[in-house]
Amino acid sequence: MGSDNMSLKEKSIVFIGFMGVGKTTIGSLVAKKLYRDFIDIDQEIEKEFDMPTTEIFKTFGEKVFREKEKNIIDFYSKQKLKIISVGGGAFLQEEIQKICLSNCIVFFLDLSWESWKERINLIIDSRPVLQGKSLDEIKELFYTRQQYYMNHHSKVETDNLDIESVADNIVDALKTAWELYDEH
Ligand SMILES: Nc1ncnc2c1ncn2[C@@H]1O[C@H](COP(=O)(O)OP(=O)(O)O)[C@@H](O)[C@H]1O
Ligand SMILES: O=C(O)C1=C[C@@H](OP(=O)(O)O)[C@@H](O)[C@H](O)C1
Ligand SMILES: [Mg+2]
Repeated sequence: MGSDNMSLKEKSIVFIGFMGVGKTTIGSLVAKKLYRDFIDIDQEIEKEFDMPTTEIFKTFGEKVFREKEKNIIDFYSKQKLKIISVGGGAFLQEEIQKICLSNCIVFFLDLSWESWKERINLIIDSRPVLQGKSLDEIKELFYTRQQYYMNHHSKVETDNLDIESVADNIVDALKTAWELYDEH
C-alpha cells in the first residue's frame, strides 16, 4: 500500500480531530480555496443510508456505521487531490489511521477543552456519541480521544481563530510544504 507514485501536491488532505473542532466547516473552506473536491465522510455515509447519523446509530448500531466509515475512507483516501473530513471517531480504528497516514497528508485540528465546551450546544443534537452523557463524561471522552489524534502529519491550532483564519493558515502551510518539497 502507500502512495509512492503520488507527488506531495497530488496527495489528498485529511482532517482529523474531536467532534465539533471544525473538520467539516474548515475542510470545505480549504477545498474552496484550493479549487479541490470536498468529501465529508459523514455526509457520504448519510447519503448511502439515506438517513442522518443519529438514525443510522439507532437503526443499525455503531458497528455498522464504523464499518461503512472505514470502507468509504479507504475509497477516497486512495484518490488524488481530494480534501477529506473524517468523523471524530474514525482514527480510533487503526486501519483507518494507516490508510490515511500512508496515502494522504493528515492535519489534526486542535482545540482546547475550555474553548470546545463553549461550542457544545451547536453539535449535541447531531452527535449520537455525545447524547446522554454528562459534561464530565464528555470531558473524559475528549481527553481519551486525544491520543488517537496524535497520529498526524501536521497540527493546526484553532483556539480563538475564526474559520477563515484557520483555513488560511492551512492553505499557507500547504503552499510552503509544496514549494519546499517540490520534486520538479
Ligand atoms: N474556528 C471556529 N470558530 C467558531 N466556530 C467554529 C469554528 N470551527 C467550527 N465552528 C462551528 O462549530 C460547529 C461544528 O463544526 P463542524 O465543522 O461541524 O465540526 P466537526 O466536523 O469537526 O464536527 C459548527 O457550528 C461550526 O460553525
Ligand atoms: O467522534 C465520533 O465518534 C463521531 C463523530 C461525528 O463526526 P464529527 O467529528 O464531524 O462530528 C460522526 O462521525 C459520528 O457522529 C461519530
Ligand atoms: Mg464533521
